[in-house]
Amino acid sequence: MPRLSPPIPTATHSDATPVQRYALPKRKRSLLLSIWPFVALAIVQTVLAISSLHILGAMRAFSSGESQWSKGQKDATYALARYAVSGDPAAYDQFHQGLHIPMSDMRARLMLEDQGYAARPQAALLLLQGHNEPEEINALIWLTVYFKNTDSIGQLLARWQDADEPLQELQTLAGDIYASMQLAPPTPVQKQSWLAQINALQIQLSEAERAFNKVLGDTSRAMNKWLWSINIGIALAMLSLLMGHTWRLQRKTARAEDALDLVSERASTTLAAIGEAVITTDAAGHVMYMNRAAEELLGVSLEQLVTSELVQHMHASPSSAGSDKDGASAWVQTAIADALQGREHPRETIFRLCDAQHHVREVKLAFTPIGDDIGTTEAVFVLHDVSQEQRYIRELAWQATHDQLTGLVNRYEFERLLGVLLEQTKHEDTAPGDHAIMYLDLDQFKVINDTAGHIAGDAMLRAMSAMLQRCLRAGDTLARVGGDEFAILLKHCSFEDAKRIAEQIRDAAQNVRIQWGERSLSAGISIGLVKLAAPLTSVEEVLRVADMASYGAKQRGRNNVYAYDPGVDQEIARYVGEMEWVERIKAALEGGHFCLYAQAIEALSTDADEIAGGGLHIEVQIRMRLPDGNIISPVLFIPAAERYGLMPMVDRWVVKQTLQTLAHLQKTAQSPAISCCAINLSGTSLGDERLLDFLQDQIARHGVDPRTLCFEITETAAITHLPNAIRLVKALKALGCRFSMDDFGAGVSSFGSLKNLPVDFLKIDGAIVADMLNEPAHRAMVDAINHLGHALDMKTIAEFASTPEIVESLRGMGIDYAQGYAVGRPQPFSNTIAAPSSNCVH
Ligand SMILES: Nc1nc2c(ncn2[C@@H]2O[C@H](COP(=O)(O)OP(=O)(O)OP(=O)(O)O)[C@@H](O)[C@H]2O)c(=O)[nH]1
Repeated sequence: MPRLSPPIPTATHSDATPVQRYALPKRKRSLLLSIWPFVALAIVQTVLAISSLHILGAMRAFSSGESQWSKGQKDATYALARYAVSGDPAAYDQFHQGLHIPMSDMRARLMLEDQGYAARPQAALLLLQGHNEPEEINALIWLTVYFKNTDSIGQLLARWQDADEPLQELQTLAGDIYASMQLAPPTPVQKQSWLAQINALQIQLSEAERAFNKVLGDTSRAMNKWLWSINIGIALAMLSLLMGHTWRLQRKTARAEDALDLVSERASTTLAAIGEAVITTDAAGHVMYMNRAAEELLGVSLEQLVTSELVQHMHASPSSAGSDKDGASAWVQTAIADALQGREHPRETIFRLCDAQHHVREVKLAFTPIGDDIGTTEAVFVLHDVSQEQRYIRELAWQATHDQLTGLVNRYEFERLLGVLLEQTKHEDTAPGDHAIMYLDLDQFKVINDTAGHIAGDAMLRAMSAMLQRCLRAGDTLARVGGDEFAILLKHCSFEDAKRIAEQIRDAAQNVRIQWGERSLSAGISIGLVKLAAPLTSVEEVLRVADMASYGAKQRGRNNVYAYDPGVDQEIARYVGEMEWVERIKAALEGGHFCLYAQAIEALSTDADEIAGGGLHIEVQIRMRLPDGNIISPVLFIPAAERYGLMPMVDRWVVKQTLQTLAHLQKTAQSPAISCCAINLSGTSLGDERLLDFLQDQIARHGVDPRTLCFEITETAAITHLPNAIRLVKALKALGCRFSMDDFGAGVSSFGSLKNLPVDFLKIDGAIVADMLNEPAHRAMVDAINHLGHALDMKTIAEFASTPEIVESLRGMGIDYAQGYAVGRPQPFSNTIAAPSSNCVH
């Protein structure tokens, strides 16, 4: 069966553009251009026909006038002959009555010849007396006046004039006979003479009449012939014009048909080739045409579908989002109905189409009514398979709102959801504190990354997110909001329940282990829990406080839950205040508001004193000087500096300032000499590969004896940045610098790392030392670290030696050095060593 051609779309009334509307007069003009020759010919023909009728009428008037003229003249001649024989006065009257007809005609003609059309009224009266038909008189006058100079009418009038003289002679003769009759009765001879004269005049008049009739006949025939020729000529012209026009029209039509066929074929080929499914229906929604793509999409052929209702084949999938089972069918039905009634209708929709074989695809359905001024006559439906695009859109939408690694909601989406909740809380009658938010940060996650690699780190993040999901209630939102940071939104959850969930999570985190080669990796989790209550109203505030709460959990020794109720808790304010510290640190670095303090480290044995170099052994510490002159402890701002990445800058300032001061001291040989000056290097600085270059450059630049320098690094920082730390330690030790392992015993205490880091001093963490006299376990730890250090050929330093008892106890245990209030409080660097200038830079 041949494929049905698609209907050629026609512009609807509503769709007619101004350009299309403007085209209408053009069409009219072209119509006029093509028919004007016909119109002109028709006008000529009409004028000709009217003139012909007029001329023919006038000729007929001449003919019938001539017959009246002839009758009158003959009556007059016979009446005069009778009078001449009988002398009967009645015959004489009849003569006059008869003669009056041709004489009236003659007088009328003479007037018209003389005066032209101006003599029309009198001439008409005379012609009426000449017994001419009243309705033919005008034609007679018209022809006489306007055509007298033409050949045929000129001849006709000339023959008429020929009769003028015999007529006048007849009248004169009649007068003579009458006069003679009055005098004496005529003799037979006289009568014979009169009759002979009358007869002769009659012959002349008959001659003139015959000649007139001949000319009239000739003229009529010539006129007829001429009119025939003209009419036939015009008819022929019209015929040839018509033929030419019809031929042109046929050619034009043929060309248009060819073009139409071409367009139609192109349209069919295009429609068959394009990916979009195109279906045309009549105004009632019955299928008229559909292309191959439409057949494939609906799973039926055109033959099966043609003339059936399209709505019967547009099945929306029941799972279609936002559409009921017959959503698409209803849409099509409504679209057609609306179009028919001239109502506006949304011309596009996306739905899940279920084809005849129950394959479901997402399609975009567009609709265009086709119609004329009266209304819609057809409708074109275009279906485009947008499954792939929709999938991409969904994927993109998912990617925009989710974290790739864990599949959890990302920070952006979490913030949005939190914003929505906060907004709802403002408007709804939700009791404050009905919701809570948790901020979770894995502990020492960097260590996993650095020691087992990022892939292991990723596996840990996934394992943690799976654990978190298991711990949550339905409806809670879990998000990964940063590298090793998660957030949970607990809706409609009392703070007590939230605390319970947080504790469960913390416990469960301890059981999360991933096997990585030989190693079993685990990580603790620090949880900040915040009750969503006044004055926390904005997303930024809530997240900042939650972040701080998790920081608070870290400060409590990690693997902790820090629950913050804004109405009750005050401590978090300290963490929130850290942000302010960041600004102050930056300002201090730029404005020179930092200064150096130094705390003495005392050798507890002469042996140790010698090792330290015999001079002063100090640790340089940084302080901040506030505008009001108050000196701020580093405890307050170092955590903020560490957390917000400012430590490398702070460390460099300390190094530079210390070396500058030491250089000055060494040059001026002020006493007491500093034999060992400890400078702290933070974890972030240790991770900075350019730090070594900086230190070497500064030592060289200031000409400080490297043997007087001791760099303090923490165990955690060293382990986190182990390769860099080993490189740094080895390079600087080669120069003569020494190293201390700071806060030993507080962190991960991976004793194995000590073997790789050949430090000179082990600084026992102050927290263990501070209560060692009351805590036997701590004392044992101090003892153990001391033995470990000595076993590794290191000297030990105990921090927080706050009382003389502790110092004595440390001395008794064989600790090499003590540092703390009992030994000496931190002093401005200048006071300690009587430096020439203050170490505070203003
Ligand atoms: N494997 C892995 N690591 C990541 C990813 N994103 C960030 N990180 C790392 O996660 C670590 C986060 O470290 P921090 O939270 O700053 O520090 P931490 O070691 O967890 O220490 P604390 O938080 O102070 O307990 C950094 O080393 C990042 O490089 C990731 O997608 N995969």
